[in-house]
Amino acid sequence: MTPPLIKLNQVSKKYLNQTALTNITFQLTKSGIYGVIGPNGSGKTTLLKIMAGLLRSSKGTVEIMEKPVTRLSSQHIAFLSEADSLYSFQTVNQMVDFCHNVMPDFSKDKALNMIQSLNIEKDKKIKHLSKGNRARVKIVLTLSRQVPVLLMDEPLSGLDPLVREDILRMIVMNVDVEEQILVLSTHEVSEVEPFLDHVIFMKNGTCLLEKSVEQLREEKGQSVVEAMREVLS
Ligand SMILES: Nc1ncnc2c1ncn2[C@@H]1O[C@H](COP(=O)(O)OP(=O)(O)OP(=O)(O)O)[C@@H](O)[C@H]1O
Repeated sequence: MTPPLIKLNQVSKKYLNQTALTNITFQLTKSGIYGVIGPNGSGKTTLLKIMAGLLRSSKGTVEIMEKPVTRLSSQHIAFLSEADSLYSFQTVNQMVDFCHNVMPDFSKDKALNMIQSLNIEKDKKIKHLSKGNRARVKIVLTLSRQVPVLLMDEPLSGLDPLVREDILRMIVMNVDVEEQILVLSTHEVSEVEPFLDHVIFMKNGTCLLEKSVEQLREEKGQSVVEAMREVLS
């Protein structure tokens, strides 16, 4: 049997007296693209941060590539936060150089090629880019890491629909689906559906379903949107 790339066992998380996750158990064994889908407050960000080793669970265990996740796991994991996390005073080029200098797995060539193909001006300061291009640069920097696990929290947040579709295509084209696992969270399921291989449905801090899109179609004759309506209603 293939060992799981990501394994969660009975994971719960409480922030003071607010329960964010309850007994989450699943194993992500296959590479490909996973969508963590659920309404606002269902625990998507908390789940991704725990998988990235950025937050500690209150209970349960998390393993990435058969090793317990810790802050040091960032050498196997690229995490894209929903927050605006770029240094706005730097130019795009300087930001690429910075990533190259601090992350041994960062491919400068891949980053520069993507930036060129997106027609983003490398000498512009991040703060002078459009919102869409800032989001693209953030995603380029994540996709340029040659790591087995990519985690993206709401990568399309705050962008208009045309830009969103364009960015989704760019993400999918640049993930090595044979070698990498991409887990992205969203509450806008219909636009990501065509790109997903697997879904994880979240509601009120619990995982209601973890299945491949193919299984959903074969076993229940359902699209992701139909399954989501049934499971999350
Ligand atoms: N730092 C925090 N302190 C207290 N409660 C928190 C904190 N972060 C999240 N929560 C609570 O935990 C629950 C899950 O939040 P989380 O952000 O993980 O959900 P989400 O599905 O990502 O939401 P959204 O789609 O709105 O980003 C919510 O009830 C939220 O209010």
